[in-house]
Parts: sequence; C-alpha cells; structure tokens
Amino acid sequence: MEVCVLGAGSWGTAVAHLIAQGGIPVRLWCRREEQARLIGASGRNPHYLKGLLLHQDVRGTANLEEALAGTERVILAVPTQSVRPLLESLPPSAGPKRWLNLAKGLEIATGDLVHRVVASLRPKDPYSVLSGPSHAEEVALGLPTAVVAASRDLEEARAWQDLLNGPRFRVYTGEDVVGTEAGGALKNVVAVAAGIARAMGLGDNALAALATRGLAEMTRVAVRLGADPLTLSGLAGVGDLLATCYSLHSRNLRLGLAVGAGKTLEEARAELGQVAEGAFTVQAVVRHGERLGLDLPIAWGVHRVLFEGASPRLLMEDLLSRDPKPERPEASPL
Ligand SMILES: NC(=O)C1=CN([C@@H]2O[C@H](COP(=O)(O)OP(=O)(O)OC[C@H]3O[C@@H](n4cnc5c(N)ncnc54)[C@H](OP(=O)(O)O)[C@@H]3O)[C@@H](O)[C@H]2O)C=CC1
Ligand SMILES: O=C(CO)COP(=O)(O)O
Repeated sequence: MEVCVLGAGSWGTAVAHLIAQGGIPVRLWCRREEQARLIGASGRNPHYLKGLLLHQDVRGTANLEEALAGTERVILAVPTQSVRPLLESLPPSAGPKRWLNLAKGLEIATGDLVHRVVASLRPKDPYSVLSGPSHAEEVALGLPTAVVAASRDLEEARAWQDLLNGPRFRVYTGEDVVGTEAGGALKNVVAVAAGIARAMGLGDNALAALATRGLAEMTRVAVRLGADPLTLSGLAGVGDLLATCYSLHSRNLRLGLAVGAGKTLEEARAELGQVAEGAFTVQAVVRHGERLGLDLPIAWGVHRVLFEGASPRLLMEDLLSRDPKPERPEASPL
C-alpha cells in the first residue's frame, strides 16, 4: 500500500513523514516543481519544517497524475479554500479514492465545511477527517500528540486510525464528522481573537474568558450545523482550542498578535508566510452567519478588526460592554 498526500506545507509534510515512519511509503504532492525537486535532492522540504530530515520513503512529486496513480488512500493537506479547485483539477484517470481531510476551515463561497465540499465533487468516495491539537512542528519532532479520525463509517475511521496511530501519535476514532470539522475550523477564529487580546496585554483572565466564551460560540455554530455538542469538549474542540490559543506555534494566534500590535492584515500575513485559516473562516462565518441566526460576537469582532478597519481596542470594549446575560441561555439538560 502507498499513500498520497496532496499538499506539501507544514502539516502535509509532517503527516507524510509520520506515515512513512510507520512503514508505509508516501507520495507527497507539491504544487511547485522546484519544491519536489529539492525534496528529492536534499530529503528536506525547502519551505516548511526545514529542520526535518524526511523519512526516505517520502517521495516528493509535482505531477498530480503520478502522485495519485495506483493509490487508494489520499490525504488532503491544502488550505480549505484550495480544496475545491484542487479536486476539480484532478486528472480523469484518478478513480475512486478514500479521502482523509486535514484542512481546518469553512469555504468562504458556500459556508461549507470540507466534507460538504468533497461530497459535492466526489459523492461516492469514502470520507474521513483528522483533527485535534497537532502543531506540525511538534509532530515532526516526535512529541506526544493525540487526535481524532472521524467518519460516518466507523470502519473507515478505524482504517485511518490503524494507518496513523503510533507510539507518539495517538489516534482516537469518532463518527461526528460535522463536530470534528467545525471544532477545527472555528477554533482558528477564536485564536485570532486570543492573539489580539494578548498583544493588548489584557492578561490571563481575559484570555481564559475569551477561550471559554469562544468555545460557547463554536458550540453554538457547530450544533446548528448538525454536530453533537459533546464533540466540542473533545480533542477537536477544547483540545485544539487550547493548543491554538496558548501556543506560539499557532499561525492564527500569531496573526492576532501582529494585528493586535497594529499591523495590517496584509503585513501580518506576509510576516507569517503560511496559512492562518481563521482569517478566511471568519469571512465565511460572517457571510453565511445570518442564515444560522446566531449571536456570534467574537467572530463578528474579529471580522471588524481584520476587514473593516476597527481598532483592536474597540473589539475588546465591544465584547466587554455587552448587556449582562446568563452564561448558558441555551442551557440544555446536558
Ligand atoms: N500546520 C499545522 O500545524 C496544522 C495545519 N492544519 C491544517 O492543514 C491545512 C494546511 O495547513 P499547513 O500545511 O499548515 O499550511 P502551510 O501554509 O504550511 O502550507 C500550505 C500548503 O498548501 C499549498 N497550497 C496552497 N494553495 C494551494 C492551491 N491552490 N493548490 C494547491 N496547493 C496549494 C501550499 O503550496 P505552496 O508552498 O506552493 O504555497 C503549501 O504546500 C490548513 O487547513 C491548516 O489549518 C491542521 C493541523 C495542524
Ligand atoms: O490546527 C493547528 C494545531 O492543531 C494549527 O494551528 P494554526 O493553523 O493556528 O497554526
């Protein structure tokens, strides 16, 4: 068996290395010819996780047809907004595949999570998602990590669990695809807000409050999309929210830090040089949020700061000056 990883950024590279360490050869598809060539020549990805000497069974290629030929299992490791164009560009020779999505976001044009994007183009193919607190830099170093592989077909999730689970990478299974994807997508928006709060020196109490109220907001959206609320208290919800709001590995947190310190979104993105999904997902939330009919003050506030010229101070003042209310107006027996 061979596995194909589409996308040779930080996460695609770390996961390809992990799978090869487990004894399975990997074809790592790079969109740039030069990147594939350098991976072949040096055993390192020249732009992402540069310090990592890739396992010898990771083979870089920029040829999509070659990357996919004869492989049944394909991992999607490109940013969310690139999933649809990438799938649309697959060669006709690419037959049915079993997909594992790593991207964490909502598509701006449709407001959809990635499973819906894939289902719209590959309706018959089995689909799973991998999510949870998993900074590529730490996985590449072999530091202990736990994630969840979710699929509506539990056998499918188990198959990915078998493939990925290892002594330092613990994979749980789940069946709640919506909750697992919603947690991973929405925590990125909260992490941007956390970065803004940190840059403003608002303190640890404020950060904890933001993360907790962020979780309430994430859960509200996720449940409206069809998630089991308990999924949001698992690795793909609370777990990833903590990793992202509190770790300087997080690109979303760093984007918030830069914007909170007065940089423009363009400056912050250029400084980062990698994708911060929260800046895209927040556009989807705001654009499609009305149809959800939900109160989403953190997402609206992040959108105002990133795209409408509002000052970070105003965002925090707005959040703090809202009318007092019960912590759980939507309280359920759970
Ligand atoms: N990094 C991490 O720790 C984790 C990331 N994720 C998620 O994984 C996804 C990918 O993130 P990550 O690897 O970190 O991102 P990076 O910014 O590190 O890399 C993005 C990769 O996607 C490629 N890419 C971008 N646009 C396109 C496109 N239109 N067509 C084809 N390829 C494209 C880039 O190619 P090029 O280099 O040519 O620009 C690059 O290889 C995101 O959704 C992220 O949230 C999930 C868990 C952990
Ligand atoms: O999802 C991640 C860790 O689980 C990576 O977060 P960032 O995209 O903010 O770096």
